[in-house]
Amino acid sequence: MAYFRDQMWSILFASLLTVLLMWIVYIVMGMVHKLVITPLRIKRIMNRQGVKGPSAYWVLGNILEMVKINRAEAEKDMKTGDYDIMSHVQPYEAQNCQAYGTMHMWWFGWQATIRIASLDLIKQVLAKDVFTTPQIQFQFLSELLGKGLITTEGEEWALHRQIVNPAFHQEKLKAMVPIMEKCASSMANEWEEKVKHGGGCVELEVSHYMANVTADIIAHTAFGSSYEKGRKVFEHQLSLFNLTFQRFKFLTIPGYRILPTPLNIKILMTQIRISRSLKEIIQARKYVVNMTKNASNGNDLLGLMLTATSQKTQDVKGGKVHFGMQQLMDNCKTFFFAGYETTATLLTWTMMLLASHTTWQECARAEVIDVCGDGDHPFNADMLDKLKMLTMILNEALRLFPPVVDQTKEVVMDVKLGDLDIPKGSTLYFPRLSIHHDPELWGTDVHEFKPERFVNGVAKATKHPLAFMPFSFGPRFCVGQRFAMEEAKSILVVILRRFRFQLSSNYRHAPCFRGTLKPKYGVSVMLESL
Ligand code: HEM
Repeated sequence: MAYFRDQMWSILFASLLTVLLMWIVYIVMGMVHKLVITPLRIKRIMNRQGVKGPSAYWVLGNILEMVKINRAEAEKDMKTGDYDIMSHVQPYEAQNCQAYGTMHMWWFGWQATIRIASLDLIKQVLAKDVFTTPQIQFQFLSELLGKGLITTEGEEWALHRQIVNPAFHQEKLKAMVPIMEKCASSMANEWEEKVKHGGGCVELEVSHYMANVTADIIAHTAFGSSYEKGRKVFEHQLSLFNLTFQRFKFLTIPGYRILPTPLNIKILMTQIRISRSLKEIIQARKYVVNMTKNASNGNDLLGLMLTATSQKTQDVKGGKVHFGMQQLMDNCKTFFFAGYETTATLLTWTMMLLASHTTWQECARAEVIDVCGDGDHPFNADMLDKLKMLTMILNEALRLFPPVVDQTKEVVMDVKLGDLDIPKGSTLYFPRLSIHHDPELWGTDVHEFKPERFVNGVAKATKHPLAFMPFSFGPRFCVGQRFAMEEAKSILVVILRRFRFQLSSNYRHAPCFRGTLKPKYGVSVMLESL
């Protein structure tokens, strides 16, 4: 009997060992494929077609030199009024363009990155939804957002988009304009107090206020009456962003994420805190709707998503995709991540431009007062639609200082783009900032602030329809584009009607990349009440 039992244990042990060995072989083979075979293949195919780039270290790629060069340039300031910012914000890329041409490649860790500057090729890629988010960026984003609109692909993404789209419909957004106005007015009241105490004129760093007011607006429009709790969630999300950003450069090291380092533990704890708070908000909303037998879940983004889905499941080719509590939470995180800093950055740069070009500021003010009335006169979405000059100014700010400076897509199968063979596993990189600053597309005055170039609409402002794409293009274009423009206009209407401002002599012009395109030292203006 004992012999039989020993035999059983030996067989069990041998089986477990075999499974373990097979698993290790599988992992090792996967790594070899990812870190050796695929990079070598990509390099061979691209070099054969004449696409070259700087030599790179194995696994680390060009990250170290890229960080070094970009960091050294970021230490410097630019001359105020100089909007030719490409070689300051992306010096490594600018240097490679000089050395290897506008189409070249570099290695982000083990990820081969191919710079595509041709708008026709970019159009081909963005028009189809067959390319995915590159793996390293995907890891970073999914830690931050879970599985929301930004971090899903294929049919799962289509279901998310179908559910989220109605919440951003023009009619729904109309109802959000008064909320935007209210948040902006409360910021303006605070400014008014400062001006009063400052004897009629005060120096103000606006980026901090723009961040606060956009966070307030997204918390109100996403969570309605649960706004304060929502605001707390967003604060945690901001710390999570900073923590994951610190870890970003280590993501090329396989397995780094699961090591129990203090940073990794902090990230995990913050993620748990965010999920717990969001779950509470959503459950409280469902409870109130059930108790009051209310037919509507509310007109905020959360309510609109709740209405669009009640644990919606859709059959797809490979099985079922599901939209439930987790997906709702992940999309709330997504709205904050995608909508907060981008819009705050747009507003900060617009304030810098209007403070530097006061004639445009006066013209914009005259239009605002003409269309929306002066002082605290309430305004609505229809009025915002009529603000043609303000739209031109915002477009020019988005062109010169696009908050999202570039975009990447991973190629999931070998494809042909124009005459070029692009191997599976490579990442295509679209240089939005460089396209927005290309003299061949915009003319010799490309680096000047000239809102009048948009006077006949976006299509007539440039030589190619894709030369201006701050919100991207194709099926995955920004779902919050209209929201962002309504929000930016609402805030500017409130400011322009109540204040006049000029650039402070303390302003240091240092655009830099920190997730979005930011002014490194903020934007200081001298502010006075009208
Ligand atoms: C000035 C403000 C904004 C800019 C410049 C901007 C820009 C962009 C860009 C370039 C993309 C495409 C990213 C990619 O595919 O890699 C994008 C996607 C997205 N944006 Fe925005 N955005 C802004 C505001 C907003 C706002 C206010 C929201 C929501 C409240 C939002 C939500 C989203 C979402 C959910 C996506 C992913 C769409 C999808 O994959 O289907 N954005 N945005």
